[in-house]
Amino acid sequence: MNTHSRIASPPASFLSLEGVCLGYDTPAGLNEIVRDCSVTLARGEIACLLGPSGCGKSTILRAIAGFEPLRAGAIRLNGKTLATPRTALAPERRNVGMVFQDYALFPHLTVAQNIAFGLRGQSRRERDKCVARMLELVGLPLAGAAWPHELSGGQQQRVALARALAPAPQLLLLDEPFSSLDSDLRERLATEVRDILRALNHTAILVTHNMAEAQAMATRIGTMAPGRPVQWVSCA
Ligand SMILES: Nc1ncnc2c1ncn2[C@@H]1O[C@H](COP(=O)(O)OP(=O)(O)OP(=O)(O)O)[C@@H](O)[C@H]1O
Repeated sequence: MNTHSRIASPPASFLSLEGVCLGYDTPAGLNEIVRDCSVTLARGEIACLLGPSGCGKSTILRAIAGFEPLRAGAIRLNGKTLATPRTALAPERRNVGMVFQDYALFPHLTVAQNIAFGLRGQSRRERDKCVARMLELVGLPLAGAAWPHELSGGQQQRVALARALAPAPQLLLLDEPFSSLDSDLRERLATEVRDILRALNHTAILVTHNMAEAQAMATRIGTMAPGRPVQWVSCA
C-alpha cells in the first residue's frame, strides 16, 4: 500500500498574513496599531476580526486592500505577494473586493449600473448577464432598474455585496457590513451572506464587533486587543 495516500495534506494557503505590523506616522513617531498579525487561510474560508473600537480591525482590511503601508511582514494572495514594507501592488491590481458599513452605493446610478460599475472592460452583453446573475444571487432579481434610495437598508447592503462580487475578486473584505441594520435583519443577512460566500467557495474577511455574527459566519476568528498580537481560533 502506498503509505503517502493515508497522510492528509495540509490546507493549501490561499491568503497569508505573515507577521504584519501596521501603524500611523505622528509628529511623535510611529503609532503602532497592529503588532504581529499572522494567519493562513485556505480558499473558501471566512475569517472574522473581532475587537474593541480602535484596535485596528479596519486598518488590517485597508492594508490588505492596498491603502495602508506595511511596517513589517508580508501579505500574499494565491501565490502573489501583495505587500511587504518594500513592495506594494496597487489596490486595483490586487483583485480584492470591499463592502463597507454604509453600503456606499452611487446615488446617481441605478442598482444595475452600480453592480456593473467594476465591469467596464466587458462587452454590454457580458455585463448585463453578470448583473442579472448577481441580482439573482443576492435575491433581488427584479431590482435592476431601481435607484438606491428606493431600497431598504438590507436591500442596499445586498446590492453592495453584488457590486463587490461582480468583478469576481479573489478575496472579499467586509467592514462591519451589517452594523447599520436592526438586529433581526442583521442576523438574517449575515446567514444569507455566509451561504452565498459558501456557495461560491469565496474567501472573505469580515470585521465585526458582534461575537454572534462572527460565530455564525466564520471558519476562523481573530481576536484583537490594543498592543497585542491577533489571537486566532478555528471554528468547526
Ligand atoms: N489615517 C489615520 N491616521 C492616524 N491614525 C489613524 C488613521 N486611521 C485610523 N487611525 C487610528 O488607528 C486606530 C485603529 O483604527 P481602526 O479604524 O483600524 O480601528 P477599528 O478597530 O476598525 O475601530 P472601529 O471598530 O471603531 O471601526 C485608531 O486609534 C484610529 O484613531
